[in-house]
Amino acid sequence: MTQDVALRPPALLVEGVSHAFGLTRALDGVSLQVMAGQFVALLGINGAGKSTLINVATRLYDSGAGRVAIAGHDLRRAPSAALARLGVVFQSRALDADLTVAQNLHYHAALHGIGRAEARGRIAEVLALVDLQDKARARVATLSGGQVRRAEIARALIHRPEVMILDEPTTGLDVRSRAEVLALTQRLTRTGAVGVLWATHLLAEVTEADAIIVLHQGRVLWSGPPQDLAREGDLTAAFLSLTGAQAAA
Ligand SMILES: Nc1ncnc2c1ncn2[C@@H]1O[C@H](COP(=O)(O)OP(=O)(O)OP(=O)(O)O)[C@@H](O)[C@H]1O
Repeated sequence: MTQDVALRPPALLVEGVSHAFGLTRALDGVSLQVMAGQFVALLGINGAGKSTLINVATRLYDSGAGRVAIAGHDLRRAPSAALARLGVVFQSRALDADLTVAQNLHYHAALHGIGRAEARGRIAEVLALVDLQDKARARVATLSGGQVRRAEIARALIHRPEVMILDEPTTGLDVRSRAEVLALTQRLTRTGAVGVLWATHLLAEVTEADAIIVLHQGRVLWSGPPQDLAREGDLTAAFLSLTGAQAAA
């Protein structure tokens, strides 16, 4: 690390962001931040506003109200600089199933302007990070659901982003693959190079987070470390009492 983490701007800064679909207020003055090296869980039930927030933070939507900055670069004023430092794993699939893992990664490296020789080194690097070194030549269609997710995380890391946003990345995975994807993503933050915002409705995925942000009906209801949310030891009860909602454990 060339710069002390404490001196760096937040990897992701969201300030007063609001967004509406017609009369539906999907986000209402949402503020949060993710520092380099942090694993932050964005916890909310279906419809809480998680995907809308991610779509604003990745500039798919321009909310107009509020501000997003990535590693100090304002998303509206300097979108190229901001997006160059952001890696995203969307809910929908981002890899071509007919191509090999390496072919997919070469394609995405090229999209980021990374030359072929440099890309070869980067691909080896990111596949090692997600523990898929032996799958570089496998067609994506032949991978398990968990391996596909890991390959998508590798894709999101190819340009060495300073923040990664993952939208419910364990959807559709079995218990073991869920745990693997969660553990490897948490491991990524430990180098201090990248901060992670992990959107989920699953309480089981937030217990090891550095911070939890509870989003409900478009607002941040609570934020802090997991142990503060569940002082008495029961995270589910604490979450239900905050939101009055039904949650999956
Ligand atoms: N394209 C859209 N058009 C109209 N309303 C939308 C649209 N996208 C989201 N909404 C509404 O905005 C609110 C927030 O939805 P959003 O998808 O952001 O929540 P979420 O927390 O990501 O939920 P899920 O876990 O189901 O993905 C909901 O009331 C939803 O119905």
